[in-house]
Amino acid sequence: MASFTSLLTVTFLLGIIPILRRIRRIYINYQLAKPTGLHIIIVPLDPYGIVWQAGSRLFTPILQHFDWCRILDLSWTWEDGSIRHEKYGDNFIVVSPAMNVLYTSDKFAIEEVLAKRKIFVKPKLYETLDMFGKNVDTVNGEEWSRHRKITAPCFNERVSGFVWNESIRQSQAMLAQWLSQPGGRISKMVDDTRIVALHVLTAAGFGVQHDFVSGARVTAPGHKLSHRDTLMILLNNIITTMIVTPHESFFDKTAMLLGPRLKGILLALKEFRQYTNEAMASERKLLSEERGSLKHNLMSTLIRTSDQAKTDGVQSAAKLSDDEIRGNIFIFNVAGHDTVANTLAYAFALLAIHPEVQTWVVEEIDQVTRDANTPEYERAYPHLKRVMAVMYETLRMFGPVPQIPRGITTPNIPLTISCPDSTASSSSTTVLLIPPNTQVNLNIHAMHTSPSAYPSPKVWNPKRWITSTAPATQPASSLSSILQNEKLVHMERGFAPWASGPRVCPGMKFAQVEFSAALATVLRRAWIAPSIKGGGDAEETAARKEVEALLRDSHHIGATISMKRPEDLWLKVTRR
Ligand code: HEM
Repeated sequence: MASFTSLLTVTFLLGIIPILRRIRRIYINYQLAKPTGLHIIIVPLDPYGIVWQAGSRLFTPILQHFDWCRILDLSWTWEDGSIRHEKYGDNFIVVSPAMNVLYTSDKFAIEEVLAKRKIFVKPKLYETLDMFGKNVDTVNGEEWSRHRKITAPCFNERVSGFVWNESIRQSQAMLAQWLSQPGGRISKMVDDTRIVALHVLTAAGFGVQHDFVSGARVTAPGHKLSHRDTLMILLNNIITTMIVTPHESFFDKTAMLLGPRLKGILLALKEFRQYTNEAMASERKLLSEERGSLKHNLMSTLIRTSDQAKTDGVQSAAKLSDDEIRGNIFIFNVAGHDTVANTLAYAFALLAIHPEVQTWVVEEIDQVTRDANTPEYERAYPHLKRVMAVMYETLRMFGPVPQIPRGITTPNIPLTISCPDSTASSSSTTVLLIPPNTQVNLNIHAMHTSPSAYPSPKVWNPKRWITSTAPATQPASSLSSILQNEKLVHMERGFAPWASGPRVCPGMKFAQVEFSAALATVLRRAWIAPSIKGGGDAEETAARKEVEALLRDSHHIGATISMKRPEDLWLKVTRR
């Protein structure tokens, strides 16, 4: 009996130790990556408070209590509330026992790191996202070139058209539900944008269309969960899923000891594999019957491109294995879900508390969509420039990917960084040799809120993204000519919510089309105002303050920036 107990103990320890190691590694990486906590001390101020505490009284005590973390060359300056390093501007090196971390929000350094994908590589942490197979997001070098080449055609114009139509369909249903609430008061806006994003992904990703309200709950024959619920469980629990997956068989064996959440994740892992296998089989059947060309979703394009390469006898460099196809389909879902959903949710809330911006953007939406019941992608989308300005400005301040980590392939790589007072015209730079075992963290959020690049960076002002091409001497006379002369500002550097360089987000257009369709669909028919629980008409000022506070109370947990208390966000939606 005693030996049986020791055997059990040893087996348990053998299973648990790697899991604990993994949890520790993820925790350390999370600590190093998040913009709140210890490392915020090196991040310039955030206008809406995501890293606001960087400048607070917390700064000194935190530094003193973490003696395992040494900050090199401490000489800070304060500038409009932001912390800057006298010598290196926005660049700092933090040394910890786990690894060195170089943080930078310098736009030149960020551009250089993102341009040199072979030197600055995705760190190992990304491999935890290989749960269904390697994919374009997690691999490096030649392997990445192969994945990128095969996945790129997934994001073609036909898919964009499909994303547009499905986003309109979903948003119309979402709006109908909002308008049917008593007094138009809604408190589940954030959940609803997540449903829209998920349904657009399942439709554009797999060709599986769901109804906003009911279709989601349909469980396919032979399954225990609906396709939507399967994805919802995995995406809502992405960090736990990343920890559990490598030890799936161990957890399967100990399933009776697990709580409902872990059991749900294990089931969802199996269901996702089964759903993806079925979708792949059905797609291949259609292809063999030569009916595949009728479909234009990510899955069909991926299979077609990959299988075509196999039948053409192209060298192995141009093919993906079935595991890799599954891995890529999964990563599209991870990368394309909360990113778009949160951007939309922040935009709706920001528009509610900025009625003047809402009026400005509605002017354009009304003009562009006035002749069509359901606006067509090709005719409407390119003209929604103010809508895109709302997206850019929301991403600038609440971009879902506030930091991009990179590893280095060899020590002493030179990185050119600009000095604090340098501008695009004066190139005062320093070359930093990156020490071994250093992770480079590109602080995109800090770059987006730098006062040198963005005047009044704390102000949410979509109008900063629009210029007019009309000659100053001949001001436009009508709204339609004003709109025609408007163009989106293009920033060469200093704005990278989708990253930049060769690994720029391939889903950028997908996200832009979805965002534009959803925002235009809602604002075409409705007006959004801030609200508070319980309502009442004297609510406007209090409600605005409440919504502002909720937006400020955002955090970077899980995959993206999100509101800490989304359930407390109340809006009032009325038909216009
Ligand atoms: C507002 C929405 C989005 C934002 C802000 C965003 C942002 C980003 C960023 C910053 C990266 C680079 C990450 C890194 O290099 O570490 C990235 C990569 C990626 N994104 Fe997006 N993304 C969005 C939407 C989407 C959508 C809708 C999809 C797909 C349907 C998608 C798929 C991907 C993939 C596959 C990669 C990896 C590309 C590679 O490494 O070659 N993203 N995204």
